[in-house]
Amino acid sequence: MSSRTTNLRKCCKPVAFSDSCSTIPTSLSATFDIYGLEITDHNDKYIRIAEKAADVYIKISVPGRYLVETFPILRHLPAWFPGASFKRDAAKWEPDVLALRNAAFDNVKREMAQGTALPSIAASLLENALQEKSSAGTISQEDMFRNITGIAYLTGADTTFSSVQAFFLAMTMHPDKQRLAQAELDAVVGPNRLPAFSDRAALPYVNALIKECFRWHNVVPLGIPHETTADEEINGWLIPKGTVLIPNQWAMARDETAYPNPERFLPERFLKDGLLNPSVRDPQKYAFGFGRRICPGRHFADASMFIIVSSVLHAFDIAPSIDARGQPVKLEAKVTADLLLSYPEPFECEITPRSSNAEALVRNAGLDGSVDA
Ligand code: HEM
Repeated sequence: MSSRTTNLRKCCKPVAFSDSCSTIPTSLSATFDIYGLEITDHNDKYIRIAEKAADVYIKISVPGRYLVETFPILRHLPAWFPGASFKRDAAKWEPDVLALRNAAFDNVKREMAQGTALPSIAASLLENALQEKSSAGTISQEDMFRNITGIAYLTGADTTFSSVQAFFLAMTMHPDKQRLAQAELDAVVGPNRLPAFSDRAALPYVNALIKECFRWHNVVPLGIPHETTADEEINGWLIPKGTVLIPNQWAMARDETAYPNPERFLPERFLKDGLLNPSVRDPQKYAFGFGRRICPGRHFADASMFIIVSSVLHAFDIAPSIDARGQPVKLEAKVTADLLLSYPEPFECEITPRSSNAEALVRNAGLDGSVDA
């Protein structure tokens, strides 16, 4: 939900739709939204709050920024002491982080009291707690819900959005792959409804396309550094306890022995005889990190990608925009050089409903708040 989200929003030019293209992924994913926020404007107060908190996150995620990471004893220094800038920075940034944790959550509580809350994870957590009547509504439980939803919002929105951007870029560049996925969706889902999670097992090509999106565009190319807690020996090399390891996830995704022609977008590499081939290295094994700090939102991210990718392809055609000479604009797969998260560079595409029936399906989607399990 940072400024990155505006790239696609500004650049897409939906032809038959009068709405901004940003409403497409948002409305389709509304049922599993964290706060049930309907964001229509980049100046939205919740976007600004998320951007400020994301800036803090990016600043503190640079390994070695503070000496206290190497010498934890320094945490006992008073804030005014030289070398204790981590304490001064923490105090300076605390309001931004607390705003992220509290503002949207307070809004959910307010809307629940008024009976106007949209379906969301925050609302479900609160509702379930109230129904269970266990320790429902206690301060500590509510604190936990605020922490869960706040961290999910901070870590899950930009990462998932980067993958969704990569999907739109891949579809703009590879109409043939798009058509194959649409043919599969037409056969399995049919014209009278949008795809549901229960369709997933019957959609091998769509699943392969999602895996290829995760591989082709690495959201966290150098992963998150980890420190070994014991001596390790790998292929005859000793990795002593306390070594900081930087997992080169980008290289894992570009490994020619696992993925011939790694620069090409080829969902077929994950298929054999029309089914997913389990012997091909699954990008989900590295795209979400490693060990006990592996991304806890990976199943959520994968499910989000499935429902967004399948719904968008079922209802829309994605095509290059047309230049002044009436020719389709040629795109290149370029990504930003950010240290932590990588995004496709801004690009233009045109998104049009595949039919008036498809448009009606989207316009009516989820109006009753229904979710397919
Ligand atoms: C395409 C989407 C996503 C990608 C590529 C991604 C990737 C990652 C990676 C590489 C890590 C670092 C793991 C490590 O330390 O080795 C991570 C951590 C994390 N992710 Fe995700 N993530 C995504 C979506 C999400 C979502 C949707 C959520 C929450 C709903 C989430 C929550 C988290 C949290 C809380 C951490 C920190 C875990 C810890 O430090 O213990 N992520 N993610």
